[in-house]
Amino acid sequence: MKKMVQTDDLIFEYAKRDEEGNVIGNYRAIDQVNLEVEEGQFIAVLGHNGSGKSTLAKHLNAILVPTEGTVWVDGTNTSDPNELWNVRQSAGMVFQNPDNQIIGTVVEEDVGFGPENLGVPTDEIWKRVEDSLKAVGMISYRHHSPNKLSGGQKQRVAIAGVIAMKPRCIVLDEPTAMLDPNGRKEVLRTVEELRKKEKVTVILITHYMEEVIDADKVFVMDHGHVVMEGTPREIFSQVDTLKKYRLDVPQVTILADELKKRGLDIPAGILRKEELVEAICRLK
Ligand SMILES: Nc1ncnc2c1ncn2[C@@H]1O[C@H](COP(=O)(O)OP(=O)(O)OP(=O)(O)O)[C@@H](O)[C@H]1O
Repeated sequence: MKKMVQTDDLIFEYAKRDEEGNVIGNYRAIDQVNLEVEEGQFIAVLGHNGSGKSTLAKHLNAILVPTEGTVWVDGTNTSDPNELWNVRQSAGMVFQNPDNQIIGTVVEEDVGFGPENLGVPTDEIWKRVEDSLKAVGMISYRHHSPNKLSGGQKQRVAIAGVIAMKPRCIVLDEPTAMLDPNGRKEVLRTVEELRKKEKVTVILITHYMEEVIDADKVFVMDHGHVVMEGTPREIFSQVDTLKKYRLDVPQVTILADELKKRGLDIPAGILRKEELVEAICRLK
């Protein structure tokens, strides 16, 4: 299968500054990270605050370029300044705060900005706006002002704006962090639909473990390193390690783990409460 994203021994250092702004050294936020993401995969990057997730995300559409190592997006080296446009078109970014991403005063106008900047012909822009708003379930709000939308709805409009540019890959950097539980569900459902219908590669950066259950593969970061890598079930079965990396392990996974430690025949890496109920009902 084709590689959509690859990082080879990626290192990134921020300049450390004193109070007057003088550079007094470097801070290594990403240390030797190797990732491989295949076309069409849903990849999740989990990590506690400050573990380096956003710094990594910013490398995927060349907002940052490596201090050392290489990042490839759809076969293009992101450090090549001549390829900036191609990299940004291949990997669309959705950020934490929808208010910083929406610039239009009407929903459909906002979604059209991206393709317009890409020089897409007008008829095609309108088609893309319509298709993208349908894909995120916001078509009935096309003439609304974004100001009046809920956080989850705004974030779906921001996602529509990214899809309208037809990226090969979407990187979502904590897209639910500022949303209430309903907004979080809306956005996650939207991401899931996109993955199924639009067949776009999805990289979801989050610190909520519940959000990674459906991923094909999960990377856990800590202090700039990838410290765990595997399927959600492989990751969720290592409860003590997850706690060590200060992740909030879902209650159902902790409960299943405690029961297993007490000697009950419960499988490792329980992801959902239905699975735990099934496992308990099967006990003799
Ligand atoms: N512009 C910057 N200058 C200097 N240090 C920075 C800068 N941005 C981030 N850092 C530091 O780099 C480290 C990684 O930050 P990053 O934002 O990538 O982590 P994160 O896992 O995304 O955290 P969060 O969940 O809080 O967004 C942190 O220690 C942070 O303080």
